Amino acid sequence: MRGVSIIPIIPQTLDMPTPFPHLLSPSPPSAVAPAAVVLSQDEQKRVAAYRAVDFVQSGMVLGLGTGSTAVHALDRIADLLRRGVLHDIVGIPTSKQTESIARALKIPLSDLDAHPVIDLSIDGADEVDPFLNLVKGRGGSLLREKMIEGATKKFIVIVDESKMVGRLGGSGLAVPVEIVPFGWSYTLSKLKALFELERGFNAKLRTRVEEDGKEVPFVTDNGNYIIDLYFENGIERDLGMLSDSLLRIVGVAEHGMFLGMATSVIVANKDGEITVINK
Ligand SMILES: O=C[C@H](O)[C@H](O)[C@H](O)COP(=O)(O)O
Repeated sequence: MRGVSIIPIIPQTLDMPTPFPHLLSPSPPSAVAPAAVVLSQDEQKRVAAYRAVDFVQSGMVLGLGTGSTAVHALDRIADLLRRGVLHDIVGIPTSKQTESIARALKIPLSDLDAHPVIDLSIDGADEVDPFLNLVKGRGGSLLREKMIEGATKKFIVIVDESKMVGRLGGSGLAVPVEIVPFGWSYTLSKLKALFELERGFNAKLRTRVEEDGKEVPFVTDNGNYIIDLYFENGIERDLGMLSDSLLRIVGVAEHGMFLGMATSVIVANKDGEITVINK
């Protein structure tokens, strides 16, 4: 792996109150080997998130990520603020959802206009490749995330081990592209044309089903739509060139490939082991 360093951390070395104290307890003397602890996916997310919050210092401006992993970081930051371990934190939320969770947790908030330079951002990801490139936006927040995390001095990505892929798109799940609603099917046809020679490629407008059963387009916090791209074998082209081609399509607001943006990725696995991969 070029350009990244990997630091595995076993749970016993964490100098923080662990979310799973049973991982740290010395084994009682016994002839019977203790049953191995297997963390659920959500527990892995929490372990990674708590480790990332170790990097937060009082006085920092923080980019607050979106999703089921980032929410554990919000909980932890709020807890440390409540206990006075951290103070003078300003959070910049990457979505309306994160804004409302952080508000409920009493994390002081501001925005990118007031804080164009962010000390540290902590966020989850949908996929991480061996070069720390990411796919983000399956929750629909890619544009605000990319703006805020692009304005950050240090961007820590927190994931459970299921998010690690050999190449972006390799999970077979969506690589999102945010587009303006005007002429969306025209933009969809342009996106399809970009990949027309790609075997196993598909692109679809993201929809959601309303309470009355009606299917409507999914609308982002920015009032935009999302086209989800699917690659049977992952993205086999040069990612930088693909990024340029996507952004050249009029109607595309942003795509969910975060290339070269992460400074560190913290991965937790089902055994509670944490690996920190630095750029
Ligand atoms: O739009 C959503 C964001 O990019 C999330 O960071 C990403 O989808 C990962 O979410 P989760 O932690 O829920 O898997």
